[in-house]
Amino acid sequence: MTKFRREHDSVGEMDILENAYYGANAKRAEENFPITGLKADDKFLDAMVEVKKAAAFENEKLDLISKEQKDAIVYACDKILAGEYRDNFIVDPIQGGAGTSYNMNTNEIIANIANEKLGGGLGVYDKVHPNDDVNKGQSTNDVIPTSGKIALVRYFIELKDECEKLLKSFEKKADEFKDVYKMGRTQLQDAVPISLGQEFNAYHSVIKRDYKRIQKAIDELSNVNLGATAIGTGLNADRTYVKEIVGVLKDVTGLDLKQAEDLVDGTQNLDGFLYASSILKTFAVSLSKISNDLRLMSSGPQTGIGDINLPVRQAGSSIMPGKINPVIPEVVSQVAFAVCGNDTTVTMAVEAGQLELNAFEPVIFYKLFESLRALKGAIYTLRVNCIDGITANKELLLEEVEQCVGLVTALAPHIGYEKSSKIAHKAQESGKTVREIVLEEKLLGEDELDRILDFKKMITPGILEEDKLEEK
Ligand SMILES: N[C@@H](CC(=O)O)C(=O)O
Repeated sequence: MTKFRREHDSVGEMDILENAYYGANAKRAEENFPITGLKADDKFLDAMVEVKKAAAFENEKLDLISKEQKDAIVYACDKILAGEYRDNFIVDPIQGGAGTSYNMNTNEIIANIANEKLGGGLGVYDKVHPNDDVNKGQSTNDVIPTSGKIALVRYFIELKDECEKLLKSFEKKADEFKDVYKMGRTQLQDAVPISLGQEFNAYHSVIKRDYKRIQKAIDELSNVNLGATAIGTGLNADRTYVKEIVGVLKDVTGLDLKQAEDLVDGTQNLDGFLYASSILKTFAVSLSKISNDLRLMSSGPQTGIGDINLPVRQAGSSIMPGKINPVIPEVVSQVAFAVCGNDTTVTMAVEAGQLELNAFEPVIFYKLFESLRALKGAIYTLRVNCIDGITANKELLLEEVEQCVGLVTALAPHIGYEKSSKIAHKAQESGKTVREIVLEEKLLGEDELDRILDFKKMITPGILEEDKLEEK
């Protein structure tokens, strides 16, 4: 038979599972928020526990808790950080109350582990109290934003590392394809020549900017408001504690954290989260544009564009034998759509702050963690299962570019737009190449035409100008 213990909180009495390490506040929150069916993010849990550990160190240093209490709290924190007691975190990630239930749940678990360590019973809290001791000098309103930022910084660091690998892959492909000439297309119509290497180099360039922006998000999120307590005035926290706590947290987390210059601002304004979200959205959109290109360029294989081949990853169809689909770019685009949707949620939540607090941090964290996890997975699979294995249809591309009427654009500076247009029409009507028509009509000599239609020169900015200077 399931056994319960009777516990109380400021609202009344509650039955709690006899062996549970959470308490009445967490239990009430579990009942109040049956939303996602999920539990707190592990990185976020770690961060909350690290905040509690840092606070215990500082509170003991200032003689605000005893050494015995500090040791027991630190013991409890280390156990949780090592992966124990995790199933006692029972509150849904989307919750009302500005994260108070997360904070209470954490305080209760730590207090129960600490009490037990000191020879006490579960739910008694006589040796270490969840609010008086574990939460000493803190409020949900500084603990939760600080913990969210720590978790986000760690997610962003992971994303940055994965992004660096993606950059190397694009760099390699740009080099591998530097002599693969093809027609560039604008508005889905033939334009002028380019190399496939230049296209991959452009992918590298945009992702490099995203990479730099990820570092900016890390810098922004490293400003935390711990020490602010309820509204940024530091009420109920020792003055020295307020000054020193972020330094201690820095040591506990190993992260380069800074205390917000204005703790009142740091408690009510969540623009830093929106900034980080918009950086993720920008990154996601860059990735989706690249994915669109990959799907278009690999379309076919027989009746599509067919510039490149994506690696075969899985059977494409349950009904059409042999069909292969561009599943990796497809998944990356879907991640991008989800990240854009999450950014809208974050935008609305950040906008909804009122006076001294914004109560909507739980959904902000939930969405940002989801975006960060999905983006990391997306760029991993994009690199390993797609980019690294792309091959080019070099001969076909060369044939196409040689035949393409679009080459006529390179003649315009030499014979003028009008004559060039006529050549274009003739080429389209007759099926002859631009080169053939120019020679037939003796508009340019063969040597000059060779020089003008040299693909290497056509794709290198500035080279035509140098030619003109040489001519003079
Ligand atoms: N979030 C709470 C404060 C706290 O839990 O510390 C409030 O402002 O109502």
